[in-house]
Amino acid sequence: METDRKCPHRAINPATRIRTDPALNCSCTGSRMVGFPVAVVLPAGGSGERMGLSTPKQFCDFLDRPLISFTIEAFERINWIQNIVVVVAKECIDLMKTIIHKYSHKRITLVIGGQTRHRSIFNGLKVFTDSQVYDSKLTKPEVIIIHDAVRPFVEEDLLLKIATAAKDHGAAGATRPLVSTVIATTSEGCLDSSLERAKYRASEMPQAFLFDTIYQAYQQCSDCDFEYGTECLQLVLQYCGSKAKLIEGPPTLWKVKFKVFLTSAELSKCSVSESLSQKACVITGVQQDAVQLAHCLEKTLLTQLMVEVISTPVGEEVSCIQNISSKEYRNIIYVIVNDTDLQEIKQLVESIGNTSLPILYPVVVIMVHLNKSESMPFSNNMDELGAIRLLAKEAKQKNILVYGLLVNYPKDTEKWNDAVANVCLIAGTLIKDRNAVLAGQLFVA
Ligand SMILES: Nc1ccn([C@@H]2O[C@H](COP(=O)(O)OP(=O)(O)OP(=O)(O)O)[C@@H](O)[C@H]2O)c(=O)n1
Ligand SMILES: O=C(CO)[C@H](O)[C@H](O)COP(=O)(O)O
Repeated sequence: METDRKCPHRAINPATRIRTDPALNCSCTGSRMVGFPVAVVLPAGGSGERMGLSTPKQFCDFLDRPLISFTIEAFERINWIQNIVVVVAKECIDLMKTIIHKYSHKRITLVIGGQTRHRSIFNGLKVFTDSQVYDSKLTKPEVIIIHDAVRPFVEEDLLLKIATAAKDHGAAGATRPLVSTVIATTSEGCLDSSLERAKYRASEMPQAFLFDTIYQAYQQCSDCDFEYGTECLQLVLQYCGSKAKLIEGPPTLWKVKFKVFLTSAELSKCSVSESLSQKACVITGVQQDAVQLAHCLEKTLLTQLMVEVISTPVGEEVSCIQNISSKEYRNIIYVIVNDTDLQEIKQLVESIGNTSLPILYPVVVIMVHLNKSESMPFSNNMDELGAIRLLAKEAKQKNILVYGLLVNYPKDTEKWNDAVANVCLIAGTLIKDRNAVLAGQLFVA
């Protein structure tokens, strides 16, 4: 694992190229320094009236996980964000604690929300300043990011731009172009004027502020601001004279407001699934036929996704699991020859279940069985088919989807190539679809 030369006790996250040096009280991105401490407040204390559901939208399921867990994950991935303050209504504290525990979220401080969004955000900020109200006061950051808990698709690049702009300008926020024409009406319900659309933008989140600036703004806020205000950038302009820098964000920044947005969020799972399906590893023992099939699969699958073959001699399974876990492989093709004993695959599933891999997203394990014997395996013993089902059922509880894929060894090359192509087609589809209903099924290539 690569380490940071200036900060050798910390590894560089290969995905984000970011390292944090708490001793210097600064955060670094690749070779760039983010020379100031940053934290985030996620207001999640609303009831989601516009959704019309009994469950507040931030706790609604999306991809089998509460929406808020995705938003938290987006910040958790970023090493330079030191604390994640989540503000929730008093009656939801236990639910939130369960979510944090279930999905192993880290660096979270829970704070009780207020009657309005602004009151909740202010409560979240106070955890950095008020040791009387909170048991443990967090170290005050120089820049604080505020992001709605119901906007799960926020990327690190944008957060970095917004945080840096806030440091320079006192405040910064993401915008999007207006999607509709906006008109002003007269009191008689007639057209008064039409907005010149190019001049206006939709204000979105994330936003970031110099901590002291937004804190002072909230201290001066009127009851009317607290009750009806919807714009933090306006507060710092009005009370501190800070003109926020505006940065156009991607279309994925949208917030869940109405039920239909959850459907759109569900649609976005295509893009989540897509990123989960981008790489796979093929595990074999050292048996020649298995290794050969693995390399054929690698060659064919490489046209669709990144593939690595890992040939594991008996006794080296532990390092194999470490390899899978450190490279975050959530698609595993396990090749066996002739053997219908499920012991090894059981062990593999158990070891994966002990890693953090399946906590946030399902892991797909495809057992490819290369049959070189004359008879069909499993044919004399239906119990073995039942054993695959049972194994898959247990694995599903750990968020691991196990499938069986049988390939009979043909005598001639042409048929062999067809069989390999079929294995790749079926494996590729299972990886892409991540269909939990099909877990435990035995496919024949
Ligand atoms: N008292 C409140 C109200 C809102 N929020 C949070 O602020 C974010 C954005 O607000 P909004 O979309 O208005 O959420 P709700 O108030 O829950 O929705 P609605 O306006 O439909 O009631 C949400 O993550 C919401 O949970 C909050 O922390 N405390
Ligand atoms: O994006 C925002 C601008 O600060 C906030 O989410 C604000 O709460 C928007 O409210 P609404 O959902 O009514 O547009």
